[in-house]
Amino acid sequence: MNVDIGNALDTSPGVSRDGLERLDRRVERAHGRIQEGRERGEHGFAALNLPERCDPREVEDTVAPFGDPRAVVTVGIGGSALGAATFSAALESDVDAYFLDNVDPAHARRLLSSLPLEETVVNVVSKSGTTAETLANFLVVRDAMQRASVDWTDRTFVTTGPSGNLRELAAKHDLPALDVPEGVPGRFAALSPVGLACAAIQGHDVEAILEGGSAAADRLDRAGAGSLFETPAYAYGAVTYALAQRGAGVNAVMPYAESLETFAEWFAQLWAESLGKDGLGQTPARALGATDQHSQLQLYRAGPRDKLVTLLRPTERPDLEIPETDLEGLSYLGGSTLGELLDAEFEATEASLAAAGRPSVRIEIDRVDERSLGELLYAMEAACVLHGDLASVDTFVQPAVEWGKRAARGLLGGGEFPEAEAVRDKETLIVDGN
Ligand SMILES: O=P(O)(O)OC[C@H]1O[C@](O)(CO)[C@@H](O)[C@@H]1O
Repeated sequence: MNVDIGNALDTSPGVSRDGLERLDRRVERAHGRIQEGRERGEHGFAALNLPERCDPREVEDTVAPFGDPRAVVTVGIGGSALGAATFSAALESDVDAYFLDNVDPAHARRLLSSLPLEETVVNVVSKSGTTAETLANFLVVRDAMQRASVDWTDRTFVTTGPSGNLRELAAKHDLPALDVPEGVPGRFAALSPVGLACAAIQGHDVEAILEGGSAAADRLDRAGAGSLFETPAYAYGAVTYALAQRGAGVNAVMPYAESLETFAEWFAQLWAESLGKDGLGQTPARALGATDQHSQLQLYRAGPRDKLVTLLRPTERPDLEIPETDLEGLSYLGGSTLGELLDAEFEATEASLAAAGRPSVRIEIDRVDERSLGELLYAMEAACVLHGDLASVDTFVQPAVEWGKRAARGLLGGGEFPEAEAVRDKETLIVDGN
């Protein structure tokens, strides 16, 4: 994996070479704190030790009894779904993977009525074991299995923390259970059983994913690693921070591969939930190359100067020939490939942003496979940790999400919560369309 920050220099917003040199001294100090936090296994930093801590055998052995199912449905939300969804969307498998990571009745009904429940494995994931959406969806899935006379205890396993409803359920029904590693926030847990169990059921090479993570971790352990000019993850973390300081409040993440679209969703949680604190943060926007050149690029090039664009592509990809044609004006396409066209679009978009003085950062991975994904996700996590350190925010907590949870629980009669009262008492100014 490599990161090119050249197109963030001297743009507007932008950072100068001198500015980066000065920032690099702070990166070195931050690196010291990160390595110390890793050594001590401190909360959050422990996530950067997962490639060496997570045992792929344990994950594979836990799911092996489920054999070769036709489908796996992951019931989890946020960090408990997005890592697994990223691997599933990027890698091909004969086992279909579905994600119940929302409580939309129409979607859940459609999914459950289409699933071959007797050949489906249920992967329930929740670090806290108390998340309402996940537990509600689990109860709905279990009910569907019982109605179909399918023994859900034969088809269900959980990944959760040391205590909570899910841990108790697993103990009560003797369900296979994997642990959410201690000290690892959900959004940093893709390289743990949280993200890897579904991948293992789909037959992906979990060890290769962790090897990719190790390769990126090794970059942090090398001599001189504490420099943004040496470590790709730090180049990305430092430049996104520097640009945020200079007005780039939006980071539009634009993978040039359909298989990486879900990666942009995973990144959005990582970036938003980690850095969005104390009035600070950089809003992740999900885009897709080349598709969103035809919807978003106008804004990125000519709208407010409040964005950077992160362009991501694999440098190797299976390809498809564009047939020769005598159609007027199209002959230039004939004989090329879709991949060549996509790469031309990538480079043209990057250059078009530069021509408009708009910053972009290029991230390239070798190909979309297990190892490169492991490396990419780890590097983005390390970049986020550095960005958070430079911004002096607590990267590993997300207190702002709790208000809404209490309000929802109160509205459903799950206890007395002032937040629920606030919802009931909120002011309205309804413009009635009827
Ligand atoms: O894994 P859990 O505890 O169910 O939480 C799911 C998600 O909800 C959050 O806590 C936010 O509400 C995320 O940080 C987390 O990834």
